[in-house]
Amino acid sequence: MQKLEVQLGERSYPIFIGESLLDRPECLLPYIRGRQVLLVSNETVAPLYAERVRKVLADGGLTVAEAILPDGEAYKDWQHLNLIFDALLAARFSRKATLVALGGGVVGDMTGFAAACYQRGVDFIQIPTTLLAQVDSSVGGKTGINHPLGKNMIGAFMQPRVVLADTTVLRSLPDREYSAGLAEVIKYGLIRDLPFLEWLERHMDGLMARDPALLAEAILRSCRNKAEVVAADELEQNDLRALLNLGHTFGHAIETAMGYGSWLHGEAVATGMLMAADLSWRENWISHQDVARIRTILVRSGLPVVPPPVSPDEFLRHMAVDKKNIDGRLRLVLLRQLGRAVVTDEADRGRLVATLMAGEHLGQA
Ligand SMILES: NC(=O)c1ccc[n+]([C@@H]2O[C@H](COP(=O)([O-])OP(=O)(O)OC[C@H]3O[C@@H](n4cnc5c(N)ncnc54)[C@H](O)[C@@H]3O)[C@@H](O)[C@H]2O)c1
Ligand SMILES: O=C(O)C(=O)C[C@@H](O)[C@H](O)[C@H](O)COP(=O)(O)O
Ligand SMILES: [Zn+2]
Repeated sequence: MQKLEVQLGERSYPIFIGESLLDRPECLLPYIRGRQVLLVSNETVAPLYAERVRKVLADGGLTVAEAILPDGEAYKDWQHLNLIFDALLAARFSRKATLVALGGGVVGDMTGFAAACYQRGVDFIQIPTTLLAQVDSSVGGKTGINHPLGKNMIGAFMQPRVVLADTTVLRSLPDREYSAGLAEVIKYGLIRDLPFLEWLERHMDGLMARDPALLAEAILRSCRNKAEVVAADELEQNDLRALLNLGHTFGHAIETAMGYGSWLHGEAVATGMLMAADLSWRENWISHQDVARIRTILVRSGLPVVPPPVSPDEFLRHMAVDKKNIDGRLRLVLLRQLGRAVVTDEADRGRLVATLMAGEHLGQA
C-alpha cells in the first residue's frame, strides 16, 4: 500500500493507494469522528462493492445508513442531490455524521457537495472506484453538480478526510470508462510533468492491458501531481490550480452541448486537450509534431480525438460561462511547451475559431 498526503494544514489528509483496501478498517475507521455514517453510492457500484465497506463500518460499531443514487452524469443535479439529504434526515443524522462516497466522480462530487451543505458542513470520505476518480476527482475538494447551462456550476470546495483508492475494484470497470480515466492521467504529463508523459508513452500498451504494477504507478504519480497543485492553490485563487483544467473549457462545452452523459467527461477532456494543443500550435507555442504526438497517445488510450458536430458559435456560447473567465474575458489553459501549461486570455479569436472548425484535422499531418 502507498500513502501520500495532501498538505493543507489542519485540513491535510492521506491518500491510500493499493490492493483490497476496501477491507482494511485501519484505512477508514480512524478518519470517522462520530458514530453515524451515510454510505453514498449508485445502482451499479453498490451491488459490487458496498457490502464490503458496510461490513468494515458495522464491525467498527458504527450506525450505517445508505443513499443509492441512479447511475449517470445526467443525475448529477439538484433533484438527485436531494436524495442524499433525504437519507440523512430520515436517519436523523447529526453534525457529527460522516458521508462516505463509494463510486466514480459523479458520486464523489455529489457526496462532497452534500457534505458541504448538510447542517452547514459534515465530514466526508472518498472511496473512488473509477480510474478517473482515483487519479483526479477524489483528490482536491472540488465538489458540486451540473446546471443545464453549465458543467459543475453549483458547488463548493470541501476536502475529504481521507481518500482510499483500491486498485482491485478497477477490474470491473468497463473499457470505455477506463480510457476516460487515462485522459486525466495524460493531462498531468501535458501540464507539468514531461517525464511522466514520456513514461506513459513507453508504457501505454501495458496500461491498456491494465498491468497492475503500471496502473498503481500511474495512479500514484497522478495523485502526487494533483496533491502538489492543490496544496499550492487549494481554492484556485491563482493560475496554478487552473492548469488542471487543460482541455476542460472545450471539454465542458462538449459535455453541455451534447447533453450530460453522451460524451464521458474524460472523453470530452481528451478531445478538449487536443483542441487546446491545436490552438497552442496556432499561437506558435508548440510544434505541429507535438500536437500529433498528443493525438497519438490519446488514440492509443482509446480516446476520441474528433470533436462532435458543435458549431463554433455554440462552442463559444458554452465557453463564455467557463468559471475561469474574468470580466467577460475568455481564459484558456494552453501549452507553452509540452509539459508546461499556462493560463491565457490573449488567444487570438481567429485562431480559436480555426481550432473550433478543425474537426478531424486536429493533430493530423
Ligand atoms: N472534483 C473533481 O476534481 C473532478 C475531477 C474530474 C472529474 N470530475 C467529475 O467526475 C465525473 C466523472 O467521473 P467518472 O469518470 O468516475 O464517471 P462516473 O462517476 O459516472 O462513473 C463512470 C461509470 O462507471 C461505473 N463504475 C464506477 N466504478 C465502477 C467499478 N469499479 N466497476 C464497474 N463500474 C463502475 C459508474 O457506475 C458509472 O456508470 C464528472 O462529473 C466530472 O465532472 C470531478
Ligand atoms: O481539480 C481541479 O481543479 C480540476 O480542474 C480537475 C478537473 O479534472 C475536474 O474536471 C474539475 O471538476 C473541473 O473543475 P471546474 O472548476 O472546471 O468545474
Ligand atoms: Zn476533469
